[in-house]
Amino acid sequence: MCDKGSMAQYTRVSGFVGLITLQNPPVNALSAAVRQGIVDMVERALSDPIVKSVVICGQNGNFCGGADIKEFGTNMSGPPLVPMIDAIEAANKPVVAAIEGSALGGGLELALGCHYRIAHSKARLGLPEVTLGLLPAAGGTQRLSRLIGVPAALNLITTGIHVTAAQALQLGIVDQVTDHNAVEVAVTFSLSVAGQSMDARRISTYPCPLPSDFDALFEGVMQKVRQSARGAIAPVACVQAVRAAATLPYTKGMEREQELMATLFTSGQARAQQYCFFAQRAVGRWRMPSGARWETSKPMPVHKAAVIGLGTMGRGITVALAQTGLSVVAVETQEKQLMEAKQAVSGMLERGAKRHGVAPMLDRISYSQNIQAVAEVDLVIEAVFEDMALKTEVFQQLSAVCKPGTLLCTNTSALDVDKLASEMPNPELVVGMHFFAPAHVMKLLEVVYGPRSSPQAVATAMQLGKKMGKVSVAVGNCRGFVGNRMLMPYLQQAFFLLEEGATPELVDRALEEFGFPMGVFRMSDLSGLDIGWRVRKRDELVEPDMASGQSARIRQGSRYSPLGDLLCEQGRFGQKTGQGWYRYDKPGSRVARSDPWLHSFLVEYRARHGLVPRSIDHQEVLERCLYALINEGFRILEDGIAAGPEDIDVIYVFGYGWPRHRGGPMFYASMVGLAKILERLEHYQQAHPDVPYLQPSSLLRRLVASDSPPIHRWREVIKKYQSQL
Ligand SMILES: CCCCCCC[C@H](O)CC(=O)SCCNC(=O)CCNC(=O)[C@H](O)C(C)(C)COP(=O)([O-])OP(=O)([O-])OC[C@H]1O[C@@H](n2cnc3c(N)ncnc32)[C@H](O)[C@@H]1OP(=O)([O-])[O-]
Repeated sequence: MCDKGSMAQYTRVSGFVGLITLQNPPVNALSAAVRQGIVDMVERALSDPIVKSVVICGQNGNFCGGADIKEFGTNMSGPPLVPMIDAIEAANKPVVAAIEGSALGGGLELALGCHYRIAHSKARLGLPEVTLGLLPAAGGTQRLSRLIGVPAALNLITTGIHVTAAQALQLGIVDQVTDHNAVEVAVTFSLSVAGQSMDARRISTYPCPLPSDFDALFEGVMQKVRQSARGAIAPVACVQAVRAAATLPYTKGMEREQELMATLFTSGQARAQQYCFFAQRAVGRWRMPSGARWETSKPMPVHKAAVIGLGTMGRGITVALAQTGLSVVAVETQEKQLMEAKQAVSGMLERGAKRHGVAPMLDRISYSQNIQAVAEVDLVIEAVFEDMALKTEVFQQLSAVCKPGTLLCTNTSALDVDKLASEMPNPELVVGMHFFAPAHVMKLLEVVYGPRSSPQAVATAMQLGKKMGKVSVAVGNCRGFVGNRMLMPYLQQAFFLLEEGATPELVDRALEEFGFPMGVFRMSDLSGLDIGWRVRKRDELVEPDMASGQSARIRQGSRYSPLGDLLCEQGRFGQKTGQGWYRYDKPGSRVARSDPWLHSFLVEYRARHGLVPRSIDHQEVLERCLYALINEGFRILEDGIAAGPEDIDVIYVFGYGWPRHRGGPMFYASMVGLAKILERLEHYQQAHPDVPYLQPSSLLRRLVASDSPPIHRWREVIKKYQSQL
């Protein structure tokens, strides 16, 4: 007996069990049709006198990925989730959830409405709504708190973490974990409880276990959540909803849950976070200006990889590669550095393994001082010092040593990948892999292709990035690629603001209130002021013998601030020297304190250059720093360096601390309004005509002239713009 018309299939199995299978590939999201299917099939099972119990499962070994996020932006129709789940819970026959794959969000809420939950040992469960700017509003906050207690529910709901089946069993979310077919186990189990009263199995009727230090607990959690949320409203609403579960009867708690959800649902933050969800997936469908794309480019198999150079980056990359299970050859020519690296890599692998409860993969790595050791690998990631001559030399050695067809990747944050490729006999096998420090932790990877890189090389690097758990974005080759190129105008504006009267504290506060984990100056102290200094010296921007007056602040015809250079000349490199834009108790310490020396230095500097300080507010800081950065993002789109705004946004959210609830710089621009961004850039450009970065990009002008289309339609305008160039 079977009904295939709806998006929930009904079968009678083992004679007496109604089996309802959700069918909506790939994750069986609860679309309107699936919800309708569930409502109909549950009714059918409950009214069939032969059926003694019901099992709900998902097609293709995947229970349910939650509400259909694609429906959120539309006029939602179909039966709502809450009464559907309430009806399941109220059923007078046992309903058992058979959880394989994932039970997330509305999927877990559906399972919590069932009387029993049986999970396969590989299943993952969670309420990740908070990452979408929402809360679990199909009873999740009310039922989970009653089932597992307030502290554990708060942890799951405010972070959105996924737990394993074993953890779910320990927490009391599931009743049984099995290594066998969870559906078969659930069917047998459901028959064993058929005929019993389900009164004691309805979670909504449970009292919510109250911790003794109730007020202190909520106060502490709220404080922590507000701090880490950096302005995101969903985590705060999640705490409020759990509090309602603890203090109100179920129906009142549900009303509160709905109320809080209504506010979140219509907020710009939820839109931004859902945009990020889809953007993160969209960047995997990469394309190159040549027309090569992900569907038609087959990656090469990679079984063995090598890392050359075991400095900080090389070590992190080695760890990330070993964790994927690949064999790794790690090469470092300096003996002392090699010894230190071995120890550091083992430590990182052991700590990571402990955290995830897995084996540390130490035996995946072989170390060598000799580059000949890479002869048999399929792919090499070179991570030597950021110097073109050195990298070219290493690449030449590699092309002599490696077997034909080995992919050669360079880990660089700014060097010209195409220039490096052009020196090689097989430039099509060269791509850039811009990792972010620490490379085994940071989620972002820029995969940089040049005009000569083969689509297969790009596909291989992209796939390897994915295996390493990275969000990989394919970008074109240019100075700084996408992320660092956009950082240049941002940093420049921050320096100019200091010259004009701001302090590092004021600029950082404005940016941190916006949602960055760290303002530009604290960040610069952390990463080291000497890095930018070295680059500026290489670019011949640093002039040691500094005169006073305006001419001292012009380089190559444009306004330039030597402030960073002057600090470096004093040996102030940031945290590592104990002084930078702030002072620190000792070198290496992390607490930034205001530095009276820096303030007097700024006063003296402005006086020497005839700059009259003026009062600068947060609004100006945000507009100058962020709009200049966004403007460069438009230039990057114009140049075809990023394929679309999603690529830029993903880079900024995953690599540069851009607050996810603001969706990334290009999404933010679309929210602020492109006409407003253009108007403010024009305004600042008039005030600072010697700053080319403030000159609005032609694409921005074009988009505004085309009535500022929504972000998902920018590509059409970009395509038209590029075809007319
Ligand atoms: C007032 C209104 C009241 C409403 C009440 C609702 C209450 C409820 O609490 C809200 C929710 O459940 S919120 C939801 C809470 N749930 C979550 O937050 C879970 C979100 N999902 C995930 O975390 C991951 O997808 C999985 C871990 C499920 C699978 O990972 P994986 O194996 O690496 O696969 P992958 O590459 O990630 O995805 C494959 C494809 O599926 C797509 N898609 C996925 N989920 C979708 C969804 N729910 N929907 C639609 N589509 C979804 C995804 O876009 C991709 O499409 P593409 O076109 O091929 O690019």
